[in-house]
Amino acid sequence: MHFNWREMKKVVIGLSGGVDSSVAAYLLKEQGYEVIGLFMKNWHDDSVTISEECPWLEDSNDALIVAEKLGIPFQTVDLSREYKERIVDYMFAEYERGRTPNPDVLCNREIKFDVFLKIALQLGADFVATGHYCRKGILKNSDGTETFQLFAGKDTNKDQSYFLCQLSQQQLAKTLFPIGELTKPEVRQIAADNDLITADKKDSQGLCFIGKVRLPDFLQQKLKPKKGVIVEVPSDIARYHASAPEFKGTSDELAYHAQKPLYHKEDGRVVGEHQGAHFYTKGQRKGLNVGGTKEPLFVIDTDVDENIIYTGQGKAHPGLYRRTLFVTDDELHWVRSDLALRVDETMEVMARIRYRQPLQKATLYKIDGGLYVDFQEKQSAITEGQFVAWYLEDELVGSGVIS
Ligand SMILES: Nc1ncnc2c1ncn2[C@@H]1O[C@H](COP(=O)(O)OP(=O)(O)OP(=O)(O)O)[C@@H](O)[C@H]1O
Repeated sequence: MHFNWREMKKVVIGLSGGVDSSVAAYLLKEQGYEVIGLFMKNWHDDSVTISEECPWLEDSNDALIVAEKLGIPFQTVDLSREYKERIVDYMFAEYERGRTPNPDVLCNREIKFDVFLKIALQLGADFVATGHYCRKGILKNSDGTETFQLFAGKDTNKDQSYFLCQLSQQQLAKTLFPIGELTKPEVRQIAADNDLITADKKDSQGLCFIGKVRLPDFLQQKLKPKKGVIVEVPSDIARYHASAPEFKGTSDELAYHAQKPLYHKEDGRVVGEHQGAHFYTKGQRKGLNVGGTKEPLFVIDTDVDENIIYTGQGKAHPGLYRRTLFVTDDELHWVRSDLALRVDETMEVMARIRYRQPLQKATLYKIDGGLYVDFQEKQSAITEGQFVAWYLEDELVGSGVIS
């Protein structure tokens, strides 16, 4: 193959020291791009006390070895300050409010496809690339402009489009996903065939910053323990609260959904004590330490103002299930800005409320102030602070924070 160096496009690839980005870098080189590997360090050694458990040193070393093997330049950037400001502080603030944030989605929007992207552009790059399992499409518009699309990865088992659900048209315009058409076994095979040392490396945990650290340990560094009670709510009371009025998109309904708290202490009986409602998440079973119930207890709601955890017995407890959720306008995002609904418009979509959840049939209703997602089937543990993402077939078109 011969390439005219003048036409060679420059790509900065986020090299994490894992197999996916190693193979992405290899493929870009094969395709004739000028490739630069960039490893970002997200932790400052003294910014949090858990850093010795973060394997960043080993990972950056693996990234370096891969870059050398591929014969591409390699650099490390320290983004720990930005990471602390934009992700870690936000995490604590959200937990403090009783919400459960998703650091992976945020890390993509705020770090990889923002700070990192800007550094790449300063290095003269035309694109940034990552080893995410997803695909990018380009629609040519009649006025000569382009609309960018985000598709699920071909390997449905590994599809990571959900983590990219907050990307904008501007970010997508500058992005490449070289492994989106491949399956994980194919990626590992390519790595092995090319003697990349990451070929057999274990997949990372998903939580991009926590590494091997347990979430409760992380939270306890900043959030103060605060004793409160655990209340068990009987099924019939939860059933009453959890059954929203039939959906018509009216303001009455909005008021119904906005009511907080959903439960009161008198709705059930006190069955135990906890060390802070902000450490708990809807749907959580572990860490309640309440014995003596016939079936295990699950968190059905938390009230951080009153510091009360509401629970119900068993996975089928009606307090765990709801059909609709709401996203406020300021936390509503359309990857396909050209498809954004206007007030009173609706859209039939497939949606998910967590990574790897099979896509569910749902209808979007745009009202003044926000958007309802009304699922055909009741959903388990719809959790405030998490992201809902919606798709048209395998194209992710929008997302929002569950409020
Ligand atoms: N520390 C990092 N430095 C640079 N890029 C990174 C870093 N961490 C992740 N990335 C980029 O984001 C992509 C997705 O990250 P994620 O943590 O989900 O890893 P992954 O799917 O296990 O991929 P990999 O096998 O490449 O680690 C990576 O493929 C890589 O391109």
